[in-house]
Amino acid sequence: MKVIDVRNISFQYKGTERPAVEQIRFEVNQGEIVGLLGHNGAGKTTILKCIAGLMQPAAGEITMAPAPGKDAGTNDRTMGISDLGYVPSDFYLYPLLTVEEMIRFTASLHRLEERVVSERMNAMLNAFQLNDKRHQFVKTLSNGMKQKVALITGVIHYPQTLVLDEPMTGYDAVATRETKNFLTRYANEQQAGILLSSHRLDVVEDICERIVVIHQGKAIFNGAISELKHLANDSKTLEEALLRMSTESEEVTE
Ligand SMILES: Nc1ncnc2c1ncn2[C@@H]1O[C@H](COP(=O)(O)OP(=O)(O)OP(=O)(O)O)[C@@H](O)[C@H]1O
Repeated sequence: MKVIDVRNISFQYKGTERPAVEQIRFEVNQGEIVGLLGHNGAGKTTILKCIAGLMQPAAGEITMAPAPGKDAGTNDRTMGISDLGYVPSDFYLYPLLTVEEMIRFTASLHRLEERVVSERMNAMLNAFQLNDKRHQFVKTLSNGMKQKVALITGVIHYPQTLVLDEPMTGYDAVATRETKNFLTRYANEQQAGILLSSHRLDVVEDICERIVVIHQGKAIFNGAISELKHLANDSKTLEEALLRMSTESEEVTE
């Protein structure tokens, strides 16, 4: 089952000369982790914001999986928003709350039972080695720790659809491994669909079944990493394949 169905969306920022994204279409299925790749300014964040319902595409439609017991909705704000977990790259956490207060505050917005929140929070704080930080003010955490807390707040309601913008920037090796393990397990156990944008190609290669490559606002590839490498003259690395693919796409456009 599709949890995100993006159908030919286009979006243009006010005062700009051309659309930031044009005629984008792809889907994310249950239990699948999909990577959204592309150079700086390609249009990844714009697409993720449209999916999160923060911006309305000028054309096209996005359908999201319904929250349990609700009808499927589109991104016109009728969707079961509580079934989406969205963590932007510029996430905001309240600096003067403790880690536990911050997580409980987010959970209260989803009206989760106290017992459920405690169970999930404890499990996630353990998974991210943040247990001893739970009573610390958010403002005293390192950037990497804050990023992990932001992920926990985005997932505390166990959404079936998780959208993450650059979730592992600046992570060390341990945090990267914890997050990779967490996301893989989450997608499997909850049968959730995860869409993440990332410049961390090593991470994408490890955990994404499929990638969508955006170049200058257009989707130039949607498929398995092995297929992309093959298409890009049997490139040895994902980086090489991406560079070749975007260069070729520019040559075609010219
Ligand atoms: N608020 C805005 N107003 C005008 N143009 C914008 C705005 N936000 C983004 N853009 C433009 O839209 C295009 C796509 O930007 P977007 O942030 O979606 O790219 P991205 O792929 O997420 O890049 P990065 O990897 O650097 O985060 C860029 O040309 C950018 O300059």
